Amino acid sequence: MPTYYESTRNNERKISSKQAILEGISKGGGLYVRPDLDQIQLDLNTICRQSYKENALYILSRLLPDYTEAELKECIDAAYTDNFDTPEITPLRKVGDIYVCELFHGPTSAFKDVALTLLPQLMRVALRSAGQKALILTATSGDTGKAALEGFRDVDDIGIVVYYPHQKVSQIQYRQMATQRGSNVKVYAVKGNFDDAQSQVKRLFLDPELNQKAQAEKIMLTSANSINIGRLVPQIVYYFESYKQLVKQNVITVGDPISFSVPTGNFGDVLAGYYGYLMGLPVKKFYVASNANHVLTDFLTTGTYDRNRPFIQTISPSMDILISSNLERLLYYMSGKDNAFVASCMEQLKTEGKYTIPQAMLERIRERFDCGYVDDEGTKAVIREVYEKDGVVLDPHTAIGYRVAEKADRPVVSLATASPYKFSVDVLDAIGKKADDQLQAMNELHKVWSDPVPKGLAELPTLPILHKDVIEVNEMKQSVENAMETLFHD
Ligand SMILES: N[C@@H](CCOP(=O)(O)O)C(=O)O
Repeated sequence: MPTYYESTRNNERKISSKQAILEGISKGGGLYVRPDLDQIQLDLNTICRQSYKENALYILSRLLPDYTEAELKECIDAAYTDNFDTPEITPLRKVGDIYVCELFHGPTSAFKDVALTLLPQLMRVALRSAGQKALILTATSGDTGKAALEGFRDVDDIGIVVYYPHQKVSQIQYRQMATQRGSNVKVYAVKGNFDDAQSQVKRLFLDPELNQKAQAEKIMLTSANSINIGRLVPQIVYYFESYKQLVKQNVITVGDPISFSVPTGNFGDVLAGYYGYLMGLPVKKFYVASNANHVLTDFLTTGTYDRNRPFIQTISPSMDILISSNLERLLYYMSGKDNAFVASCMEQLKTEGKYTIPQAMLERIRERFDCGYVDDEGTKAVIREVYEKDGVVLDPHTAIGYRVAEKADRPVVSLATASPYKFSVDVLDAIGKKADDQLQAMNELHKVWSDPVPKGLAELPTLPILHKDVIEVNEMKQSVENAMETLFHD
């Protein structure tokens, strides 16, 4: 078996990319990484000549080399031929002097679609080789859940269970998940916040009893969160695509550095950009943009990651996160692939809720990463300003990235992670208009914003609620057992 991936916390076991995607997380709790990432160098001239799908193939074939070219082509075609409402997949829009990369043109109107239209295909092909079934457990703070449900819906031999924090997602995000159709899907509201759900899902992956039951049924328990390397790899593509589009628009010439501002909670999106940088993308700085839960801003400023603080519910709920899972992968690369160091930080995070990295490592990180955060009032102010000045409507997450991008050298690309229609009430409020009901608010917003309401959102008011279960964190294990029994049988 080819061996490309190891755990961030232990380098004794090396596995193929198909196996890493099927497992999602390592048995010791670490995340899968490629130690030789910086030795894979991509040719920018080739990137700038190729289409989105060709670039996806170029990048995926280097990072997932045990997939054949034919397998990858089949996966990429299935993901990107009909699912996006623009041939560019992730177009750039100039707003003021900042280039906004729109990542919300997929089926569920969030950036997660870029990876979650492709991961189910990659998983299907890997399962075919392994002769197994898979049960996907996904924790969501709002966007990942719907994108994963839509991507994995009715895929043969795969079941999916999604856990979202009860009453802590936007009304539209809730409705997107609660109305989900499909014979292999299950959705639960969990009493707690996203971190409670994500931590419990991680524990369940390591639960011996659950794994024994799963093995007996030839089911692999795996993840559609960005802890799964199969989620991150497709996201690298749009960083190169943004670069290509800036070259095409004569904003830069090949080789010039650019910066990116990325609104993030789980650190997956910005890490995908950093992977691109390690593979040869000229990036001056990544700006890590946070909301009032600014655990990442504090870490990047002080070197101490400390989740011991109040969890704040904001108008950018997808970023309401205090445990940023993918930071673990950055620590792995920034520590010189020191598995023991990463394992010790993660142990301290588990037991004390915090850890501190050495000053020298912080300085290395700060050479490539800057940061900033914006609270709810500040977020609304950006939405209002950009609307009044440029006539463009941003969603709250994108607005946070935009504000942080303002401090970057130009050219800077700011990632637009969701359609403003997903957060219509707060967006309308920001631009001085009122609507109490999110569904009605979409139509109100369309009166002032020319971009059409995405089809998947427009139909929400007419769809029946199919998933009503609200459970405690300690009932999640039982829900997985139920899913193993019900989702794979007629
Ligand atoms: N922001 C996410 C939280 C899960 O993060 P992911 O990186 O694992 O997708 C969401 O919207 O659910």
